[in-house]
Amino acid sequence: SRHNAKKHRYPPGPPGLPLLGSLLDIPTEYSWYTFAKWAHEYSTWNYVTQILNAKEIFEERSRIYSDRFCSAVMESSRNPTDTVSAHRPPTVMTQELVGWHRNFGLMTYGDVWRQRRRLFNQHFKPQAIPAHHAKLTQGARTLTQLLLESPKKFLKHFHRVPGVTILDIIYAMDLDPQDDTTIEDLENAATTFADLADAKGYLVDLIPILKYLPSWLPGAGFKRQAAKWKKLVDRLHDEPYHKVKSDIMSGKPRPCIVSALIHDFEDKLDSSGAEEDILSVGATAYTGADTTTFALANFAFAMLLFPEAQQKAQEELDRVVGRDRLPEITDQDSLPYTTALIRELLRWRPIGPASAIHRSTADDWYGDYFIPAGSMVIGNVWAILHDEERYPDPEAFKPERFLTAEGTLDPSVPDPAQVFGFGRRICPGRFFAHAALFLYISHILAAFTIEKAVDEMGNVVEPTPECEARTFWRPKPFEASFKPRLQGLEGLIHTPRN
Ligand code: HEM
Repeated sequence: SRHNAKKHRYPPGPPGLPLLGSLLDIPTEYSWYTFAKWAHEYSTWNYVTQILNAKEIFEERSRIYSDRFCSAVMESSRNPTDTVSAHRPPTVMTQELVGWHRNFGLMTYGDVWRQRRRLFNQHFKPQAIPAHHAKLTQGARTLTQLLLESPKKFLKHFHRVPGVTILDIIYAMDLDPQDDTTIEDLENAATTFADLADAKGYLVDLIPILKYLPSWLPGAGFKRQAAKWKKLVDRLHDEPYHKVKSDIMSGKPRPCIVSALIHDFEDKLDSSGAEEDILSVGATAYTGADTTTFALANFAFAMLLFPEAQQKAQEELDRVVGRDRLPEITDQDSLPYTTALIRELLRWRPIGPASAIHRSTADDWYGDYFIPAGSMVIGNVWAILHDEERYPDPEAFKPERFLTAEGTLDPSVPDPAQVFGFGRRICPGRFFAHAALFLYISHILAAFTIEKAVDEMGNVVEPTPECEARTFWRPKPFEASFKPRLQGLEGLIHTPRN
């Protein structure tokens, strides 16, 4: 209603309804397939929108397209450049009621976000990553040990080990991945993030006044649920931080990212929200890293479907690393096939196929089309990474597509970088994620062959192609067998490293 439709020509799309527009046309599952279909049906948005515009819109016009689709109430007052806060679609449930407004990944584009992202980058920029190699390698060894001991619980290990590893890096928490009591609350808190993103939506997001309903009223179940989750989310933010702080106060600081940040602020810790900034950076890093878990599940699933790719990677690992030690980060440059396999994994099953939604903060024009401030702008990662022209036969899993005939990485084939999002909001954990995925996946490939499970009757259990398909692309729970392939594996896991 703010804009005269005749004067402003909107980009073409489904006809929609008065007031609601195309809201009801957006599917809750596999939305990226529908967006790609629309791109073809409304042909001006075709290929150009998916490939070129992503760069032009999110990077070249990043000043306008870097906001998040999030609550007006929490942050707008701290973002003077935002001209449309009043029209911000609220995510009351996630942000206000459950407390995820503290996560800077969901925050309004502005000074507070900028400060937190800057603090995060100090510890996750490319030059900072070697400082994390030792703990990541230890994590990969622990994962190998757990897969050897209890292979049937592989999905749990894929969740637990990256989580324990990053908690150690952020807070110097020395957790036993087998001890459920110490980490379950933190994991459950992080899981509410993915669950809320995958949820079909809450009425309170459409009618914010419902947040004032008393919790005991019938129909206010969302408030009881939110209160339970909020406790977990607040604990995730507060407890590990205060433990690090009290260790510092008692003269026993342990090296980790949060203690380094506290040290940087010294006596200014209580001023200008510095403490809340550090709390946010710590907890956001932990939840961001949950995506590694989904990538590992997609990897095991791919190995069941494409055993020839697994075999080629194992041949390369045997040739380069040998069979009498486990891989190290320094092996990476000599393992182009394994590197290509990880690229193909991220391309074939991008973890966030419709990426995270950006929101525009000023009116803009794209050619003749008007994009009003406050628009939801979705980069269809799936469509980009499954584009036939860039990646022929896109549903096939072919690490070779990233290699030259001589077997080296082919610089002319585009890296599937869009899996990490776009512009100023691009994933700042991507350099860490690359190192982590290389170490976890090269260890698993070197130590085990992943095969389809066999049931008690001797029948092969076929993996179901179903996946959780709302926000994240992660397979539904499935079975697989992990067969050790190196002699004396246990000894290799515990061999001291130089
Ligand atoms: C394979 C692993 C990963 C994938 C595919 C991934 C993907 C993404 C995507 C798509 C976004 C949204 C980008 C956008 O809005 O355009 C994002 C944001 C973010 N990721 Fe990652 N991520 C991964 C791993 C990690 C790790 C390991 C960390 C932490 C160490 C991390 C921390 C973050 C943070 C803090 C943000 C919010 C950035 C902001 O809003 O400014 N991610 N990630």
